[in-house]
Amino acid sequence: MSLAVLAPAKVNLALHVTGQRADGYHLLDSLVSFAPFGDRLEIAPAEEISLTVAGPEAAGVPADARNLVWKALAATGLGAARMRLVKHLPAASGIGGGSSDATAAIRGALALAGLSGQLAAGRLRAGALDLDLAALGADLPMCFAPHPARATGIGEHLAPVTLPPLPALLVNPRVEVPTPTVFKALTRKDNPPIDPIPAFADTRACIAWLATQRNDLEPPAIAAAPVIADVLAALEALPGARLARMSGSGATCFALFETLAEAKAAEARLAAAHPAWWSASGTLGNQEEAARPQPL
Ligand SMILES: C[C@@](CO)(OP(=O)(O)O)[C@H](O)COP(=O)(O)OP(=O)(O)OC[C@H]1O[C@@H](n2ccc(N)nc2=O)[C@H](O)[C@@H]1O
Ligand SMILES: Nc1ncnc2c1ncn2[C@@H]1O[C@H](COP(=O)(O)OP(=O)(O)O)[C@@H](O)[C@H]1O
Repeated sequence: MSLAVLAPAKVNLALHVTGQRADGYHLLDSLVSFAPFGDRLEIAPAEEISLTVAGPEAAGVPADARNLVWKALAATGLGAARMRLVKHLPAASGIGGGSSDATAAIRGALALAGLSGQLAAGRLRAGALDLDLAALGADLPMCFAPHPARATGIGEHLAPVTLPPLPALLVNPRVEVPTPTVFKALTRKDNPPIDPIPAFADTRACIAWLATQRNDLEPPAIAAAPVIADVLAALEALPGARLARMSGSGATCFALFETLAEAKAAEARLAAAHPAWWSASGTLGNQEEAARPQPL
């Protein structure tokens, strides 16, 4: 049996850095949601692990044991598989491409084994499997079940959140920003947490509240890659854009709109003005159904 698994893009709607652990990892308070688009992983049982990488964003992505899908599958101990990864999301770009791919491999491996996993405090349990997902990557727990959530700790503590539909345009200026570089350049590590999350009447109210929250990694990311400031300015200038922010450690930024039609029109305008930049639009929200493994 072969399965196809969507690995949706992750968006940090807010990302506050609130402290640092003794091992150097930073404590976060982040509100995340997921896009209806992303990478696609095909997976089928095999005698040994193999991987091919294809798609418009495949350049530079390793097709061997360095790839997070390979590492994640091996870590599950659920057996070997033949995998084909179709990359649509730019690598090292703050939208969790590699992390989302890794969890797609794990969802696929679980489905092939006829298991369903339970996630708690960053650990995935399924049958005899007990795997520390957060140790594989801080973003893996949130990507395993891709629904809107508040993430604390280094990302391993997750609380589901109800959000209205959030039409979004994601833009990447094609500059890779390594996550460790951005965390190292952060000057203040004890910033205030996210405010208590209210119940939102509608999309407009949610965006207005998000505008009062922050991404604390924006200043150090802009210092490493000044073009990020240009992306934020270009997004803010688009008709209908209510808010522009960076996701994760960058360089991908997003704008939020009240309607998907506005986000799509903005994407066409931005792509015409900046043909070299990567962009994608869609409504952020719960992608758990879309991310479920499907027979090929
Ligand atoms: C910043 C975030 C926000 O969601 O997103 P991305 O920019 O990666 O999308 C994540 O915390 C990234 O998670 P992930 O990309 O899985 O990070 P990991 O592989 O675990 O760690 C890479 C490196 O980033 C730093 N790191 C990561 C997470 C964290 N909470 N504190 C850190 O200091 C460490 O230097 C670590 O060695
Ligand atoms: N499946 C994968 N997709 C993208 N990058 C990967 C993958 N596996 C390993 N990598 C490596 O991980 C690094 C960071 O990738 P990624 O997880 O996309 O970062 P971020 O979470 O910051 O967007 C890249 O430099 C890339 O070489």
